[in-house]
Amino acid sequence: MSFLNNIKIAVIGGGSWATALIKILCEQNNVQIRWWLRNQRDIEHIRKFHHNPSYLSDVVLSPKKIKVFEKTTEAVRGADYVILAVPAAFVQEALRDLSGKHLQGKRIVSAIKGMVPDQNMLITDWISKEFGIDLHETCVIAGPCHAEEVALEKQSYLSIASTECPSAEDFAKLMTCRYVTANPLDDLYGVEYAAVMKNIIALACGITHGLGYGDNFQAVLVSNAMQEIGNFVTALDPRERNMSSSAYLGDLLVTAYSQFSRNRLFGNMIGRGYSVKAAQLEMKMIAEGYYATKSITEMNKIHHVSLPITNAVYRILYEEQAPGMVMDELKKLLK
Ligand SMILES: NC(=O)c1ccc[n+]([C@@H]2O[C@H](COP(=O)([O-])OP(=O)(O)OC[C@H]3O[C@@H](n4cnc5c(N)ncnc54)[C@H](O)[C@@H]3O)[C@@H](O)[C@H]2O)c1
Ligand SMILES: O=P(O)(O)OC[C@H](O)CO
Repeated sequence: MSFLNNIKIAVIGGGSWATALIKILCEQNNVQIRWWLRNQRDIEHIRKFHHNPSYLSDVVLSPKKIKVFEKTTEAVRGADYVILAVPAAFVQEALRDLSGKHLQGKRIVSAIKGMVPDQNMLITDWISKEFGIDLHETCVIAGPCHAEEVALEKQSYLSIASTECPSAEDFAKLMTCRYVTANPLDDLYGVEYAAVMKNIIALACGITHGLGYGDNFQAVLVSNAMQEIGNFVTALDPRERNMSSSAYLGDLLVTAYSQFSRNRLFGNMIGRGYSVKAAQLEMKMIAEGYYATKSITEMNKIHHVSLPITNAVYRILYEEQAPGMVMDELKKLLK
């Protein structure tokens, strides 16, 4: 396909998702990856041994297609696309050396399922405001997809969401390969908010599992969660959308049930009695839901949507209320 020729893609982030996305992109011919990582030791290791020593270390990183950079300003130079793949809590820090002039004319792709903390903004909105990028020039990578399964080349699906389908279509082609099917859709806000909220629900699933609740309870929790997510998304961006499609329901299901879910694991530790600090110290990976719980709770002070599951998780994580007692109250609200 001619549009794929010599596409330059900057990837910002050195974690498991950035590594998995690079693996997918490297399946294309004539794609050049310009990869920024924060950790100097990882940069040197990748240059020398073509593996990321810290995340998905089995994945082979083709030196013919990948150049690794210490500076974001270098990584984004000449790029057609810039993919953001750091946890939301670090996006401001990661992009601090960049200004509008570095990003103008490029398509900005958020692979982040989180919001900018303190500002409670979606990543695409923040990019648009901070760097003067038209929202139409942004898109998000969503859908039920864990980096670990991409590394194993297990069949996976991605949703590439933008304000209008055509701008997601080209990028979806770049993200499609033997083991990944990427589908475009035109619901930037709906998909981005749903991806943020499913992380909170995964925390709730983990907490209740840690407390000893079973599969019967979790099925009801997830069903109620779908309504909670749907109501919130509709309040913020009312329009018709098929919430049972994989960009929404699929993403919720994988994070709620998968052994690879970071948020579920984090919640599970809380349910088993870890403090928030202890759980964060024990996990090498980031559970976005921790930050999302605060952002969505603060936003909802204006929108007043009924969010019983989010409220329960907030009380446990931010008000240090006993998980057992909070979930005892929540269970009476579920149907
Ligand atoms: N891992 C997945 O399967 C997956 C799938 C879809 C979306 N995502 C999203 O991708 C984003 C990145 O998640 P991940 O899973 O790659 O994270 P991760 O937990 O695997 O990696 C953590 C990343 O955070 C960076 N980091 C840690 N402390 C930092 C700091 N102080 N400043 C700057 N960077 C710092 C690390 O260098 C590393 O790049 C998240 O928004 C996540 O929701 C992940
Ligand atoms: O399931 P988690 O908590 O690891 O989140 C990762 C992705 O969002 C899954 O699509």
